[in-house]
Amino acid sequence: MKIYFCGSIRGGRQDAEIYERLIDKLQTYGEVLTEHVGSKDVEKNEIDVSDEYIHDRDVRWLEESDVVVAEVTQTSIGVGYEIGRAVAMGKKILCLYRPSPDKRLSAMISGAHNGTTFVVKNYTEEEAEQIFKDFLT
Ligand SMILES: O=c1[nH]c(=O)n([C@H]2C[C@H](O)[C@@H](COP(=O)(O)O)O2)cc1CO
Repeated sequence: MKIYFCGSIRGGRQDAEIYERLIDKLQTYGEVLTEHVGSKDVEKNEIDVSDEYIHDRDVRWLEESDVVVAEVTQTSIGVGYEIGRAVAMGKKILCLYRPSPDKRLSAMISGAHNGTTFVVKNYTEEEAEQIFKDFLT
């Protein structure tokens, strides 16, 4: 299974360690195409490539993916864009959100939940393993 993981980069890296741990868990189900999203060096590593390269590579990976998993707690316009493109491609999408009063989830994500192809879950990290099992198997 090819998994496209979305997480904030230029939107803010405060949850980067959580992304890394989620990616580790996802790798037990298949190949995570966007492993770099969990790397603490991502901005250093992506500095040598153009924004156009990043965009085109990521849209190609999105097309290739079987499933999209997005950590949506930290608002990121890039993650929102990826989710929108994934919906248009008919991908199965899981959005994970850690409820917090100062990080309100956009209605354009929470309101898209349909329980099957677009699933939005409030979660704590301890619950992630079971959520992945339910969604990916
Ligand atoms: O350097 C990058 N590499 C990259 O793969 N992305 C993609 C993957 C992430 O899921 C998403 C993050 O978007 P943003 O940078 O707007 O927070 O965009 C985004 C950037 C920087 O915008």
